[in-house]
Amino acid sequence: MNDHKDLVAARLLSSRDTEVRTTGTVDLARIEDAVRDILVAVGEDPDRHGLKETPKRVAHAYAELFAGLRVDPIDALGTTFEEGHQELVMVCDIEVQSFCEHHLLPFIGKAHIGYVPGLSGCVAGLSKLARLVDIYARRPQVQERLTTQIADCLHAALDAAGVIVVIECEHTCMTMRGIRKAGARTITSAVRGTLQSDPRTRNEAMELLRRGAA
Ligand SMILES: Nc1nc2c(ncn2[C@@H]2O[C@H](COP(=O)(O)OP(=O)(O)OP(=O)(O)O)[C@@H](O)[C@H]2O)c(=O)[nH]1
Ligand SMILES: [Zn+2]
Repeated sequence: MNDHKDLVAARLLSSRDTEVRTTGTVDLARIEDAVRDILVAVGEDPDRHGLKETPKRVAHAYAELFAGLRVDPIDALGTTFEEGHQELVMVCDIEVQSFCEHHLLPFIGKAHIGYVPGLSGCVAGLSKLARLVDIYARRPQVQERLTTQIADCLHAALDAAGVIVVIECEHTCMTMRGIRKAGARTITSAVRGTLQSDPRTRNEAMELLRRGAA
């Protein structure tokens, strides 16, 4: 690990329950076996023509959908610039595609991310914010933790003065099964630093968010 990564990891570890961990490799054969078992258990014939390749396809799909478990989010924010910019930066409507860890069903929606750079004026490449969303989203998740993790990582990696993350998603475990309430949206937020403590900056962020996410 380089010095910057060490520093960010230390800041993150001291923040609330955010993990900076990359784990193992994907055992494709094991997923294939499990998918065959599920097909048998629901009353299907995994050897019929249409399903023969399905366990393999699902294994590869899961490897892709949970790829965030094997990527260190700090690496996503590797490219930063000393711009001397100390005002709010906001990126709205970043697509979110994640999986609820309770049912392994997708939840999909938008993330809106804003931050005020720290004293160094260090800003992140804009695409890196979207990469950060993807890394945390491509794990078994709950929306609250996804929101918190993005906020804490951004706060630590940029040493930002303030951070706001708002995520709005539709959970298919609530729309396709169970209570089946199509259209119900869940909105979560995580606010750190000056965006929490300074009403003026916070109001500015909320106003931009209202306009940007309209
Ligand atoms: N807070 C939160 N809850 C979630 C999220 N994703 C799914 N859930 C909820 O997790 C809960 C799991 O509840 P359980 O009672 O254990 O599971 P269940 O019997 O399948 O629940 P129902 O969905 O009500 O049928 C459900 O209420 C889901 O709506 C999330 O991101 N955040
Ligand atoms: Zn669920």
